[in-house]
Amino acid sequence: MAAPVRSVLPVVLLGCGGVGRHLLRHILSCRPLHANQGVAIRVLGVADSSSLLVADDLHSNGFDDALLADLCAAKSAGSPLSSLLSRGQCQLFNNPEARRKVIDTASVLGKTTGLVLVDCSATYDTVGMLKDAVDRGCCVVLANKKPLTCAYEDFEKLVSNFRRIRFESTVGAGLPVIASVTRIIASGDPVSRIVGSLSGTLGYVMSELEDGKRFSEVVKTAKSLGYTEPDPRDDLSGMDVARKALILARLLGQRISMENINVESLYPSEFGPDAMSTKDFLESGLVQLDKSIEERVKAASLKGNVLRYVCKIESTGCQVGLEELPKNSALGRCYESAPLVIQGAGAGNDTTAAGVLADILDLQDLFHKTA
Ligand SMILES: NC(=O)C1=CN([C@@H]2O[C@H](COP(=O)(O)OP(=O)(O)OC[C@H]3O[C@@H](n4cnc5c(N)ncnc54)[C@H](OP(=O)(O)O)[C@@H]3O)[C@@H](O)[C@H]2O)C=CC1
Ligand SMILES: N[C@@H](CC=O)C(=O)O
Repeated sequence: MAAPVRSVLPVVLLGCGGVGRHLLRHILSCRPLHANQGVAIRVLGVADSSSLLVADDLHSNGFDDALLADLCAAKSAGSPLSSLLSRGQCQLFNNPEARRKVIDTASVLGKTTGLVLVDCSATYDTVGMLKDAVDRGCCVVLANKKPLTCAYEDFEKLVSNFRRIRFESTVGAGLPVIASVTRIIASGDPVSRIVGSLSGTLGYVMSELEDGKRFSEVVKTAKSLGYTEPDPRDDLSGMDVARKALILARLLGQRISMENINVESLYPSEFGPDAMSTKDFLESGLVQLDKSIEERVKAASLKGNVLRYVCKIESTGCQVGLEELPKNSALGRCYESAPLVIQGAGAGNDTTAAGVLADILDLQDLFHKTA
């Protein structure tokens, strides 16, 4: 028998791509588990790049599970959110009204039931909505790294009520990286240095290259597995790792910005987003990088080494780039006698969505059952 409902968490989701849809599916499949724990997640709204589908009555149970399942199927098939309108129980707002509706929803629920605004988009555009939600006393959960890596003042605002924000999935997807660092900081232990291979994509790519596979093929496979950013150049340029480095550095108290991070890109600027589309890069640009990457892998291998894309955060500075490392050296073991080592799947829609779901549930004590 299900436990009495103790906490109800109303959720509005920004972004229903790979991660967002996995989150919705996890919410559905975990219903019995959550019911046993006395927790209920109510999805009141889902937004994509052009619109917001929101429940008619914000104090209702939100979308029913059948509608959520259909929403995932519709977005997977490339249909717009408007295709769900015929189901009733919801309204559609297109941008810019959609953004205003998110903020109105935060205003209403911030004063009543509370709200968790979950950002599974991959854009800077959400930062205004997130800050407004924080101002209205709402909780925020992020898989999207961009809001935490723009202006320092935005970061400061978002983390101003640290009990009401979770962003575990921004670094290491479902792995407990942020939680571990936060706990160490809270216990007064100084963190002198963080060293890691923080890109799931580049970890996968570098391992596959060791087996003699072609760079261009491996990057495309990483994309199809859901490891890469929507534009894989975000990973290959080192920018996605740099964002993780910036989040960790800011967490350690460094008041720094992206310009303070040394970033090594794996492709030259003529292959960048200003020069060609993602499609052209994947179809014709990527293959032109195969030879130079193969030479770097071979040069490392002749010395018994492998390539790893390494992120280093120290009080003296942050850098991210390719390094040659001994094949049998676990990152970290090289640097200290007994470092904290966190190892596992650091990317993938499934594990990221699981991390986001765990973050939402971690907020449950801030929410109580409503009548
Ligand atoms: N995959 C992984 O392993 C990990 C991913 N992440 C992060 O998760 C996030 C999502 O990644 P992923 O799901 O792969 O990305 P996708 O590109 O698959 O999905 C992005 C979603 O965001 C929507 N969107 C775009 N702009 C807005 C906006 N202004 N407001 C609301 N929604 C918007 C898109 O709309 P539309 O459908 O209309 O295009 C789409 O639904 C990224 O920030 C990524 O860095 C973090 C850790 C690991
Ligand atoms: N593209 C990222 C996804 C997680 O942040 C990665 O490869 O690590």
